[in-house]
Amino acid sequence: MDGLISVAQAQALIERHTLFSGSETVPLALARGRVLATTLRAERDQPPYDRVMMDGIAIRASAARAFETLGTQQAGRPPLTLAGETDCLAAMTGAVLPTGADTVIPIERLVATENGYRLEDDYVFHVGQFVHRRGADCHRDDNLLEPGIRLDAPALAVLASNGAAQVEVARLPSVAIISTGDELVPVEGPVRAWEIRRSNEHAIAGALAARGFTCLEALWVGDDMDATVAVLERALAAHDVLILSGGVSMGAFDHVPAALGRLGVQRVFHKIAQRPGKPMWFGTDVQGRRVFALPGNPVSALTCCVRYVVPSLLASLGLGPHESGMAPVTVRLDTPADRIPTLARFVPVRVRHDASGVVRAIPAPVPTSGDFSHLAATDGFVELPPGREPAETDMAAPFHGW
Ligand SMILES: Nc1nc2c(c(=O)[nH]1)N[C@H]1C(S)=C(S)[C@@H](COP(=O)(O)OP(=O)(O)OC[C@H]3O[C@@H](n4cnc5c(N)ncnc54)[C@H](O)[C@@H]3O)O[C@H]1N2
Ligand code: MOO
Repeated sequence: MDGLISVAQAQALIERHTLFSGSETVPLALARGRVLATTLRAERDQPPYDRVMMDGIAIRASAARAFETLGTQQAGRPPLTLAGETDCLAAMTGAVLPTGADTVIPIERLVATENGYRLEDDYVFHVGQFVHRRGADCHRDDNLLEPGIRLDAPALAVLASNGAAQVEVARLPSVAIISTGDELVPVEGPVRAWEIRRSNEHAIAGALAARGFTCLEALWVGDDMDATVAVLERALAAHDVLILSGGVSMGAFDHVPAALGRLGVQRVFHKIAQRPGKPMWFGTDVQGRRVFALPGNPVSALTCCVRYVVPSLLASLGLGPHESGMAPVTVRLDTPADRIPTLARFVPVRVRHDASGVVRAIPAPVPTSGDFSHLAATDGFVELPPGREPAETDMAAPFHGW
């Protein structure tokens, strides 16, 4: 179709203009959910010493089956020394293995004697049992975490156990979410019959916050060229990324592309062969700031945000392809869905796992891209390529969650 680029072309153009956001150092407690920007090397061998794995006694393995207890090896204490093969030390899980010991017998396989323990009659042990050897998990200076991973629970534990009190993470891009339109009024306060409450900024902020983007400022500007230029100029000075909604189609008051042009934001593309969201505009300026001007209709704005803005923001954190959730999940259609011959179609769906583990998408189309009251019952949308024939039941399609 004339002047329209495909979904894949739009994605590739955005990727080409996506820069790494840079890094910052934060305390470990603030690194949760952030993306690592450096390599973490092991501070020391893990375990750092031969470690007792069961509460019981530590012995030096021999034919002896009865032992005199010389003392107790507690966790957090330096190693005691085992004198002979008929001696033992009571040893606690997590303690260092006493010098001279090589084997641990769990307490439940022991019978107490006057001055120590004997093994249960039928108990057979293996030399070296219940000892976790120093360095069995990792060695000092091993690479444990690579840049570009999301700091989830296991990664945070690894950082902590290696003394990383301060962590170098990708800086979160600062994002302005700008609603445009005279008809828009705030959530709170009165609303007249011809007015609309601003919802796009909350939907967009929700999609971003769910992915860890929290440096967000919401702005509004009416349908006035000079005011639009002024607000966009301030937003460009303060933020890395601008997400606008509304004002990008053909209306007499759709000032956004012209205002951005005046401020030196170069258009990379305008309009994508898709529904909803066809009028989307994307541009950048010489400092590498990205401007996503999304169509105002709420379903269009949110769909474009999830399909294009979210992957670009994730990529700017340096997330690897398998870490980012950027690769969409493939699902199978549960019922047929109409397609459009010349446009890709994004169809809201609910998803469920069937008994065989296949994720099935149940189409739940909305009446128009302005009707979103029932969108909350959906989980995301599937992406159907242009086509004359309906997409049949069981057809595989990429799914993007809200
Ligand atoms: N002559 C043409 N008209 C339109 C075309 C076209 O190709 N030729 N495209 C249509 C399509 S498709 C869309 S989508 C819309 C996009 O228009 P705009 O981006 O200029 O958006 P607005 O006109 O400002 O608003 C559209 C609609 O959305 C409501 N809206 C806007 N912002 C918000 C918000 N923050 N929260 C809630 N609702 C919002 C607004 O009130 C309008 O109802 O253009 C078609 N027209
Ligand atoms: O393509 Mo517009 O984004 O449907 O209403």
